[in-house]
Amino acid sequence: MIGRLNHVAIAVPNLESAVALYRDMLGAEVSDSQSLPEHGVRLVFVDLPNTRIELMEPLGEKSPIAAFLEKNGRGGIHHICYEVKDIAISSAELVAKGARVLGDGKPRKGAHGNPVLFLHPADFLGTLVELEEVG
Ligand SMILES: CC[C@@H](C(=O)O)C(=O)SCCNC(=O)CCNC(=O)[C@H](O)C(C)(C)COP(=O)(O)OP(=O)(O)OC[C@H]1O[C@@H](n2cnc3c(N)ncnc32)[C@H](O)[C@@H]1OP(=O)(O)O
Ligand SMILES: [Co+2]
Repeated sequence: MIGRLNHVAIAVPNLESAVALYRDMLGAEVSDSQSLPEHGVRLVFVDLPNTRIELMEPLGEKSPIAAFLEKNGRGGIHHICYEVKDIAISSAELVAKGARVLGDGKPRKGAHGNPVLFLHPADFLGTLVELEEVG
């Protein structure tokens, strides 16, 4: 079912400082920022040869990143995203095996315009897992 590691996401209190760290300190290529109010995040992607890092700052009061930062003040790894060929089939298979899909269970459009969904951290070793359909 899961394929390539699409990205590792890091929650940050301040996106500009995180960009400076990755661009100036680590010499990485960093995308322009995107604001995605429907996900409660403002983010950039750090493009690496084999995957991406998604740096996310909270956007709005209901942001899941704000809740995460309340517990983990300095930020930290927030989720990992694996690619799947067909998110509807993967979701149905996972639910049939007892995994919990977060929210209303329906895939939503992610930062790359592909359908994404999230699986409950308690079912995956304490790690928030995102699936992204990449055909
Ligand atoms: C930009 C779009 C997209 C992309 O294209 O890449 C994105 O990545 S958007 C990223 C932001 N969106 C999301 O994170 C959506 C999914 N997240 C959620 O639904 C919630 O954040 C959550 C995972 C259900 C947690 O909600 P919260 O309100 O924080 O609930 P609790 O505080 O009760 O936490 C329950 C339980 O889960 C643990 N937890 C919370 N967040 C994480 C996390 N990121 N990683 C691991 N564990 C997490 C939390 O500690 C609680 O554990 P217990 O205390 O043991 O119950
Ligand atoms: Co993500």
